[in-house]
Amino acid sequence: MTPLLMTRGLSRDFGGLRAVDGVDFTLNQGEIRALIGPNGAGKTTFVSLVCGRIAPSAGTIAFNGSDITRLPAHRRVRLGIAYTFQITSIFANLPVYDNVALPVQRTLEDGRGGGAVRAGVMEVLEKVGLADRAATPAGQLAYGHQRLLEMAIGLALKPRLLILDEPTQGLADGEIESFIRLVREIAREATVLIIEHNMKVVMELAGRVTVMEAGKILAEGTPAEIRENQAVQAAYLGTAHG
Ligand SMILES: Nc1ncnc2c1ncn2[C@@H]1O[C@H](COP(=O)(O)OP(=O)(O)OP(=O)(O)O)[C@@H](O)[C@H]1O
Repeated sequence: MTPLLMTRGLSRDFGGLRAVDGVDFTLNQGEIRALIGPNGAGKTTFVSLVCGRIAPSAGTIAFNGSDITRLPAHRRVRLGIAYTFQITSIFANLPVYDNVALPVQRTLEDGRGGGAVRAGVMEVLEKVGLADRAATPAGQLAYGHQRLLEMAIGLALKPRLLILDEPTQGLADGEIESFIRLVREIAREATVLIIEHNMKVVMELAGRVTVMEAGKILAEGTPAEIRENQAVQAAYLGTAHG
């Protein structure tokens, strides 16, 4: 089976700092994979390379067997790579509906009318549980609901790979439970790569876990294997962990 995502020797320098250092990473279709590691390990830089927000200093990225290393971000979105936008990119003055309608329109072929947009928007809002707030200005949503809107915007792109960067940060315990259910449902249709600091979420959700430290992959395995891994424990003890 061709992996959905494969990186070889992927690296990124910032001045003298090699933030991502020769990463060979493979993600298969249908997985929920957690990416963990101490602060500054290179997790956000790694996923930014995958979605094309930044360019690599060395190495290659293949998506579903095609080399995408030099493709601009918007072309990767069209291939099905979605990276959840930070809340700062939500249009606070626009209703929830409009925030989702923009990405839905991008996935529809030209000339498809408002009916298709409306159906696409409402399908996504129902999935994340925001359908009854479609008319609410996004900026008036509670924090947890804004995080759900962020997920909705990602889902509206109908991704094959959904990349979530610390999605549960700032959520209350009850909201985290519904988030876990939502990701499981999403994973029936899309592969999920999730950067997550909350170990409970990692243990419940991920099929496999990849651990990064100082730009490299330190370990990979099932949640249980990773929990028992001595090198992983040492990495977390040695660095402040947020
Ligand atoms: N645009 C940038 N310019 C300079 N250095 C950067 C830049 N982005 C990241 N870095 C550095 O690269 C290293 C990796 O950062 P990155 O944000 O990828 O780590 P992370 O694992 O996502 O950390 P966290 O868990 O704190 O979000 C850090 O030392 C960081 O300071």
